[in-house]
Amino acid sequence: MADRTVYNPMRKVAIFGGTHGNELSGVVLVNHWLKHGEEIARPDIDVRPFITNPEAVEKCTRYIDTDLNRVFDPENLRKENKLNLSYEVKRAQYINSVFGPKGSDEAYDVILDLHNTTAHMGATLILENSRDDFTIQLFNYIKKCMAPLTCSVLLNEHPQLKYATTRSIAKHPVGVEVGPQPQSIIRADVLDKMRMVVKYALDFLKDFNEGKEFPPCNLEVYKVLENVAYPRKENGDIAAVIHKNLQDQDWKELNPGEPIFSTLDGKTITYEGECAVHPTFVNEAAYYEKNQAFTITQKILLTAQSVRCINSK
Ligand SMILES: CC(=O)N[C@@H](CC(=O)O)C(=O)O
Ligand SMILES: [Zn+2]
Repeated sequence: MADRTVYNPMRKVAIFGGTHGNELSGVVLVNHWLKHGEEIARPDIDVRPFITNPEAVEKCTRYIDTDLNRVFDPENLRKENKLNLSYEVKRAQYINSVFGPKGSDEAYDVILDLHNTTAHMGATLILENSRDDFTIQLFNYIKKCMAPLTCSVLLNEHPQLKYATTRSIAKHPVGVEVGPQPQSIIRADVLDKMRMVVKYALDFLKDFNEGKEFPPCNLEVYKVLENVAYPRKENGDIAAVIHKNLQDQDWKELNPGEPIFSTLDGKTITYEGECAVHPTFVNEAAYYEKNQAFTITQKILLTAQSVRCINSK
C-alpha cells in the first residue's frame, strides 16, 4: 500500500523579494504585488509579499553590512546587544519575529524567496531538505507546469556548504533563482519566468488546501557537491577566468579532462574530478567575493510519498 503524508492546510505564505537588493526581478514583483495583490491572492491563504532588505534595495546593492541570506542561524537570531549588530542581523531578527520563529509551530508554512543569478541557469528551484515530501511535490508540480521551459531543482543540504537562508524560517522553504540577469537590471524574459513559478506555486497550494491528493512522484534534482574556487595569484588577484566552453553551460554535463578555466597567460585548466558532474552558478557575479567560480552538482532522483491535506474544508 502506498504511504501518504498528511499536513495541515498551508494558510500562511510569504513571497520575499529584495533579500539581495540588486536582484531586481523579485524586488519589482514584490513591490507590484504590495500595491496590486489580486494576482497572488488565493482563497483562504494569507499570501504576504514582503521586501526583506529595504536598505539594500534602496541602494541597489546585495547587502549593507553582511549577506542577509547567510545569517538565519540560531546564534545570529539570538544575539543581543542591538547596538553592535550589523544591519542585516537586526533585520534577520525582525524578519524571524514576523515570519518565524524558525523551527516553531507559529512559523510561516511556505516562503518563496525570489532571487536572480547572473549565471545561465534558467528557472531554478532551490530545495533545502531531501525528505520534505511536501516541497518535493510542490517542485514537481511547478516543473510540470513550466514545461516546455526547463525548471531545474538545486538541492543544497551539504553539511559544510549549506547556509542559513532567509526562507529557512518557514516550515517549507522555497528558493526561486532565475537567470541569466545582470545585477541591477531587469530582463523581461527572466521576470516572466519568475512570475510563472510564483503563480504555479500558489496554484498548487490552493489545490492542496482544497483536498487534492498528489500521488507519489520522482523528482530529478542536482545535489550540491562542491564549490570550485578561482585560481588566484599570490597577491590574491584572479589568475584565470571561466573557460569559454564552460560559460553559460549551467546544468550540462562536465567530464574529467574538459576545460574549466583559461589562465591570463593562455593556458587551459581542465576539470580533474573522478566522474562527470553538472556545474551550476557558473560565473555568478555575487560569488567573486566568496571566491566561488562555480558549483558542481550530481544529478539524483528523489522520491516523495503522496501528500494531502488533513482538515480540508
Ligand atoms: C546569486 C544568489 O544570490 N544566490 C543565492 C542562492 C540561494 O538563495 O540559496 C544566494 O547565494 O544566497
Ligand atoms: Zn540572491
